[in-house]
Amino acid sequence: MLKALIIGISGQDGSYLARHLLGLGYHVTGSSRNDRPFLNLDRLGLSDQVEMVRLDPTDTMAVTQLLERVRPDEVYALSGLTSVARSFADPAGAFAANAGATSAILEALRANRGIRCFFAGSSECFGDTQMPANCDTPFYPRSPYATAKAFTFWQVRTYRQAFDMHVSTGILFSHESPLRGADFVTRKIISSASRIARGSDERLSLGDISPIRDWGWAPDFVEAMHLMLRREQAEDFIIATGRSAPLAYLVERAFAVLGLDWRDHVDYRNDAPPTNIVRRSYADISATQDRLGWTARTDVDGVVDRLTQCEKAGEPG
Ligand SMILES: Nc1nc2c(ncn2[C@@H]2O[C@H](COP(=O)(O)OP(=O)(O)O[C@H]3O[C@H](CO)[C@@H](O)[C@H](O)[C@@H]3O)[C@@H](O)[C@H]2O)c(=O)[nH]1
Repeated sequence: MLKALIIGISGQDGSYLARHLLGLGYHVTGSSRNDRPFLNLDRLGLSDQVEMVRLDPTDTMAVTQLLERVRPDEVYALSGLTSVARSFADPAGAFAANAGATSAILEALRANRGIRCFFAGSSECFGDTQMPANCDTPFYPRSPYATAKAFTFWQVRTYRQAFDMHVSTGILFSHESPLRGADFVTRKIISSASRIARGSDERLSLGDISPIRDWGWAPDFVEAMHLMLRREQAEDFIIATGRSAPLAYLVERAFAVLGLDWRDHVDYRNDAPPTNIVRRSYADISATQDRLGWTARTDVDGVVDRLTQCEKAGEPG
């Protein structure tokens, strides 16, 4: 039986990845850095199928000891601070949780050779894309979060080349689900539109709805993470749908599928966009399709439809 260790199992991606790997017959150990209950795993009905441990992923010694005890075949490094907005509020914390954890995990892996590891990268590293971005597109990070993720990407490449380790980064574009935190924009929009459809007279206040993102479905994306570790050669890949759309499109569709006209319920203004956000994010998925053999099944339309259905049915995705 193959063994996987998911560092940061309590988040959206960790929980769906645990479900995917358990379905493939893996033994799954998952870590979290705090004592908070594993609510997402509970929602997926998986809490009693996963061995849970507490771990500070920035502590090299603690990670090393956990690897020695669990002896996983595969490690998925998914912990960290994942909100761009929150990284502006706590830049040092964002660097420690993302770059610090990457450094510690890579060092622990260097002392435990033969274990493959996936690291979660971010499309935010590219900044505004002029052309659809691939893994050779230069980075232009625009937030403390993106800067920390840029460090992660290059540190993983450095270890792969210097020490011949099977470590790689999936550069993840936006990926959504009902397990997303309530402060992420898709959850804000779908939750509000659903309440309005049920009779609430609230207004949804959004500000600038012109930024363009490639919106995917998190349960699809975790399958790509797993495929990356099953390859003989470690390589970085873009994980995205290949279709980008403005936030305005997502808003319009979210209200339309509920039979509402978004213009009756949403306050926005595109004339004073914040200077610190990435405006255009496009992905080049050709290498992912050709060499990884993975294509997203759900694009922005499916994301909105599925989020709306899950919200209505109270399902976890
Ligand atoms: N108008 C408006 N836009 C918003 C709001 N909140 C967020 N946005 C915009 O909506 C987009 C997505 O924002 P979030 O859902 O907050 O996600 P994020 O923290 O920016 O980044 C997510 O995606 C990245 C990949 O693009 C991931 O790397 C990151 O971890 C995270 O999952 C961004 O363009 C952001 O500026 C809001 O209240 N109003």
